[in-house]
Amino acid sequence: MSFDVDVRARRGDVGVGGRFVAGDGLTVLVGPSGVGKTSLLDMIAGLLRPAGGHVRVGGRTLFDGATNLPPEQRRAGYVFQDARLFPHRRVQANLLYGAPDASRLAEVAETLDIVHLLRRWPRTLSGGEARRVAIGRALLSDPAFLLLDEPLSSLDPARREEAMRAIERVRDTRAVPILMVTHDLREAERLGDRVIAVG
Ligand SMILES: Nc1ncnc2c1ncn2[C@@H]1O[C@H](COP(=O)(O)OP(=O)(O)OP(=O)(O)O)[C@@H](O)[C@H]1O
Repeated sequence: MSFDVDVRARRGDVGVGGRFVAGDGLTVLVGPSGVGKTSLLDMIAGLLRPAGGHVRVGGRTLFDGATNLPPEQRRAGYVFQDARLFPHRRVQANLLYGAPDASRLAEVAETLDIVHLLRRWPRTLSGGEARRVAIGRALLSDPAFLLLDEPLSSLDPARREEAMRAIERVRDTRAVPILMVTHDLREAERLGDRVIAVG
């Protein structure tokens, strides 16, 4: 099983959490705004501590009553809702940040169609380009799994299509399990090997 998750936590006055198991490939979590999808990803990545439950990915326990691995040991490739690129590094340096093997740069840049952007500064990128660079950076960090938080939101239709194709290529060419959050059902059905409702 790629993901075996059962977690809960409090955020302010609301309880958040979720319980699901999912196999290989791309799993989509759908649910309305504010239901706790980002919080769920944060608990899987180790950024938010659950009050209880467990997180197992690829058979490895990341969190349970006895274990609470720090984020760097979980090896999540987390692409946040905003791309969060380093503004003072060019695209290539962003991609190689935390990459153990720089020789994969060309291949990953090709997959995501960002070869022509390598010398650019993040502030000159469109929203869709920045998302693709953020996905590339996550892939190059040699992740055990990918977490994509609404990677297509606020993109215009053309950029959205480019980003969807890039995600499809990653899904179809990499062995890493992917967990992606969206609230767009059409997107979910096109990209997901399975769709799980949260909340
Ligand atoms: N730091 C925080 N302190 C208090 N409440 C928070 C905090 N972060 C999130 N929340 C609340 O927790 C709930 C879940 O937030 P979360 O961002 O996980 O939802 P979401 O499903 O990802 O939403 P969206 O689709 O709008 O991004 C919301 O009600 C939110 O207001």
